This record gives sequence, C-alpha cells and structure tokens, in this order.
Amino acid sequence: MARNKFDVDEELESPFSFIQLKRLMVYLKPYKKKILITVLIMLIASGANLIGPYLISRAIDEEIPGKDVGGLMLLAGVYLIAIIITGICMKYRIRMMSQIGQSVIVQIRKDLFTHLQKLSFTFYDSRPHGKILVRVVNYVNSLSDLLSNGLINLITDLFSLLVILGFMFAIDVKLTLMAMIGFPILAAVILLIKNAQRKAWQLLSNKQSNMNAYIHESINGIKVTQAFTREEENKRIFSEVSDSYRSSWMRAVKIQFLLWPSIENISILTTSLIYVVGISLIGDGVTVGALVAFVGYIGMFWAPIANIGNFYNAIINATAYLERIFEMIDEKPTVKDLPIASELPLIKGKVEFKDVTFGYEEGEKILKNINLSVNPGETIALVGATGSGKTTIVSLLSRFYDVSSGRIEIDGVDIQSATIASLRKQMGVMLQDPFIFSGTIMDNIRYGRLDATDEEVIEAAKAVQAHPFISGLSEGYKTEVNERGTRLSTGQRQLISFARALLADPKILILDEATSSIDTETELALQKGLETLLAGRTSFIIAHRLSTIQNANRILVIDKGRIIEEGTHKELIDKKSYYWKLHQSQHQSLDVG
Ligand SMILES: Nc1ncnc2c1ncn2[C@@H]1O[C@H](COP(=O)(O)OP(=O)(O)OP(=O)(O)O)[C@@H](O)[C@H]1O
Repeated sequence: MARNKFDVDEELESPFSFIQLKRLMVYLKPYKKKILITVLIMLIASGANLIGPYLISRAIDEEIPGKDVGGLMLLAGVYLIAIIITGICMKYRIRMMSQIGQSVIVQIRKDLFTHLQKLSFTFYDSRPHGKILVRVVNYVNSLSDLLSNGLINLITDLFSLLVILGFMFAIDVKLTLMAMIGFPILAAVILLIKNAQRKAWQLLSNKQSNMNAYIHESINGIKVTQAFTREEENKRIFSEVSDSYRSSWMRAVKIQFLLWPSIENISILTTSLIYVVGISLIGDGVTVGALVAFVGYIGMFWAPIANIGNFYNAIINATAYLERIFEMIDEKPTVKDLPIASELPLIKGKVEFKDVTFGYEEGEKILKNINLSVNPGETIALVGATGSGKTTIVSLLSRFYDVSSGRIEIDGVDIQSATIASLRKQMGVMLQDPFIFSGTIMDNIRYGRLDATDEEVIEAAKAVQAHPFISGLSEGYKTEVNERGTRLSTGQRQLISFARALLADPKILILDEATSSIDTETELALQKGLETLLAGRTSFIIAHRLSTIQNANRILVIDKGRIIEEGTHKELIDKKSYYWKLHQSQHQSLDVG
C-alpha cells in the first residue's frame, strides 16, 4: 500500500461519479416526509412572493388610473399578507432544513467512525492520522450547506422559475423569448469552468488535508520539537503548507465566482434589452403596468437561476469532499472475517506457526518461514535485535495483520477461519506503546472488559503491582488521566496497560516490552507474581531486558525475521551462542554500571 505524508497530496482512488451523489440521497431518505412538507411550504412561499409584480401592475394599470383607493388598499393588504406568509414559510424552512442537514451529517459521521473502528492497522500505517481526522470532521461539515439548503432551494427555485416564466409568457411572449437569450451564454460559461472548478476543489481538499496532517503531527511531536528547539523550522514548514492551502483556496474561489458575475451581467444585459424593446412597444399592445411587472419578473427570473448556479457550485465543491468521504467508507479492512469464518471455541492454548512468511509491503519479507509449536500454558520469550521481527510475530497472532503465506493455528484451527472478535476476545495484548485513554484509571483498566467490577479491577492492578502507585494518587482509581496518559510516568502507563490486559482474563497473553520502563524493585515484585499470572495461559513475552524472561519455558532468538535459536535460558547459555553473547553483554554493562 502506498504510504502518504503531510506534504504529499493523496491520490484519488475512486474519482467522483453521480452514483456517489445518489448515495448521498440515500442519507436523505428517512427524511422524505419532512422534505416533502418543506418543499410544499416553500412552494407556498415562492407563490406568495411571486404575486408582488402582478399586484403592482394591477395597481399601475387599473387602481391608480381609476383612483380606486379601496382597491389599492386591498392590493396593499394582499401584498402584506403575501410578505408575512413568505416570512413564516422561510423561518420554517430554515429550521427544518438545518435539522435535516445536521441529522444527515451526524449519520454520515457515525458511519465513518464505525467504519474507522473496523479498519485494519495497514490503513492507519499508510497515512497521517490528521488526514483521517479532516475527512471525519471538516469534509463532512462541508456538506452541511448542500444538505441544509441546496436540495430544497433547487426544487423551489425550479418551481419559481416555471411560475415566473408562466407570468412572463402571459404578459408578453416576444419579450419573454428575448429575456431567454441569455441562457446559451450561461450554459457556455458553466461548461467552460466546470472541469477547472472541480479540479480546483479537489486540490483544495488535498491541501486542507495536508495542513491538518501537519498540525496533527506537530501537536503529537511537540515535546520533541521543543526539546530540539525546532520551532522556527516547523514554523517555516507550516507557512509553506498553509500558503499552499491559501493559494489553492484563492484559485478555487476565483473559478467559483466566475459564475455569479456572469449571471449578474447576463441578467443586466437582458433587463436593459427588455427596457429598450419594451418601451418601444408601449401602446403597441404593451401597457406601462405590464412592462413594469415584466421587468419585475425579469429581476426575479434571474434570482432562481443564480441560486441554481450556486447549487451547482455547491455540488461541484461538495463532490471534492464527498468522493473522499465515500472513498473512506468504501475502504475495505485488509484483515476481515472470511465468509466461512466461525467462532473460535474456548482456547486451550496450543499455538502453531506453520511456515509463516510476512511483509508489511507487497513483495517485502519481514518474517521468513517461521515454524513454531507452543503447548498450552507455555511461556515463550522472544528476544533479538531491534527491528528483528518480534513485535511482528505477535501481531500476526492477534491478526492485526494477516500472514502473506503459511498459517497460524490455535488449537488446530487456522486463525484466518475464525472470526476476529472471537479470537481477540480471548487474547490479552499489551502493546509496546501503552495507550491511555481520557477518563479515570479505573475506566482505563476496565477498557477491555466493561462488565468487570471495581473489585476485579483492583485485583488485576494488585497482581501487576500497580495498586501501590494508584492508591498514592489524589483520587486513587478515580483519578482522571488525559488522552495518552500524560499525567503518568511511562512505567505507570505500562502497569495500567498490563492490568488492562490481565483483567480480560485472556487464554493467550502477549506482553510486548511490558515492563521495560518499570523500576527494578517493582519489576522484581511483579516477577514473583508473574508465575501465578501466567499459569494456565499461553504467553508470549518480548523483552530486551533478559532478566525478565529467564524463567520462560522457551526462549526464541529472532534475527532478521527468522528464529535462529530456541531453548531454555540454561540451554542457550550452555550453547554459548547469540543469546549467550547478548546475556554476557547485558551482564557486563550492569557490572560496569
Ligand atoms: N507498520 C509497519 N509497516 C512497515 N514496516 C514495519 C511496520 N512495523 C514494523 N516494520 C518493520 O518490520 C521490521 C520488524 O519490526 P518489529 O517491530 O517486528 O521489530 P522488533 O523486533 O519488535 O523491534 P523492537 O525490538 O525495536 O521492538 C522492522 O524492520 C520494521 O522496520
């Protein structure tokens, strides 16, 4: 999978097609009735609004020459009622459409979020997280205008246009036809700018995404930035990224606003033409009142056209966001349940890797022909140089990634034929980078087993020696921590994460550098309890500190994606090979220290 970074525009995998607009309509379906009522209300409003010029023409041609004050008052009264009706209807429309628009946005965002929860690690590995965020937040927001107003406006504007045309034809056919000569010019303008506008908005969405990615990355890395006083350089990069966003914005808006003045100019041109031709026709079948009404309708006639033009603009702009939103909704998890997948029965704990090969990228081989058989309840330690493939091996067991070839079996069942949920529910994974969520410490430990009682949470914390430090906090288990656990030390985060893995009472436990940042005293206490914790569970422990794994049933030494040595601590020391060297060097450094 292609990898992306903050200063690289994302390639569009599935360009926009009208099918995607249809998909957007699916979101509006539940509100069909409300939309219909709003359309009806809007039709009443535009009808009431359109009556104005007709009333004025009546007043000029009949009531004023006839000095009919009563009739004039009646017309004024009707006009006033029409204005009030229009106002009430408009208010209703704004409320309804904002409601519908926001409900649709909430639904799209929910769908995106739900889908994001299912996507595999590969998806998150391949792009900056800020670019994911921008789709869920900003791009979805950009649809708001289209959804709240666009559709209803389109229907009511089309209706207004028809009614206005009706009035105009009724007043004078020749003048009406003359008023319509602006149409072909408008169509030509739309055709000319269409593609440029679409490309400009696609570029804009990319630049917006890049800027977001950089901001997100900068916030995440702020401590390193400040430690290395990189602020000035980051400011320069940010200026570049945001300048690029600004210029793409200017370009997009420049193209978009070509349409509005075109409509205005065509409207002025045709109105002037009508005045010139109309005045010459007065007395020749055209009355002053009729001409005034006609010009009034011409003014109104271009307003819905301008609105339809704006709707068209909104669609073109929204599509640049819509195609990205649907692209993400359509993204398939690389790790998923096969159609034949079945629930993994209660795990006993036999784990087998059969000729497993794996690479993160196509054609790459990070793990090569891994063969391994682990008995239920065995504790397996993985050691080896940085980047040798230890984490990768255990990631495959949880199906964070699927093997490229070979198979992994648990109790004789290929894990690819089991449902992911039934597999992961029975595994306790403590990742190398323990993540702490915002909430209390209690919530964090309970994260993987929501039904655990407070007592069970405390029990798990005690088992991993986390209890003493938690009790020492101002509010104990109820202490609030923020996202990533910045209030806690790395060792404390590890202990919480360890307790979280244990609380789920897993049949297979994976501890990736679980105790690397924990002080020796706590670790010693933890080691003592570890035997009880691991009893009856198959466990995989990754550790650089060899003192933590000496009691493992078997130690696997990994080098460049292969198992190069295997045995107990004693066997490997006796062999005096790689593990022995590793052990010697750690001892020497401790002695020197
Ligand atoms: N998400 C990823 N995408 C691409 N390559 C990866 C990814 N994660 C790890 N790698 C690569 O796979 C190789 C093995 O990484 P792995 O994390 O399994 O090593 P490790 O033995 O656990 O290292 P460490 O002791 O530093 O944790 C490394 O070369 C690394 O660059």
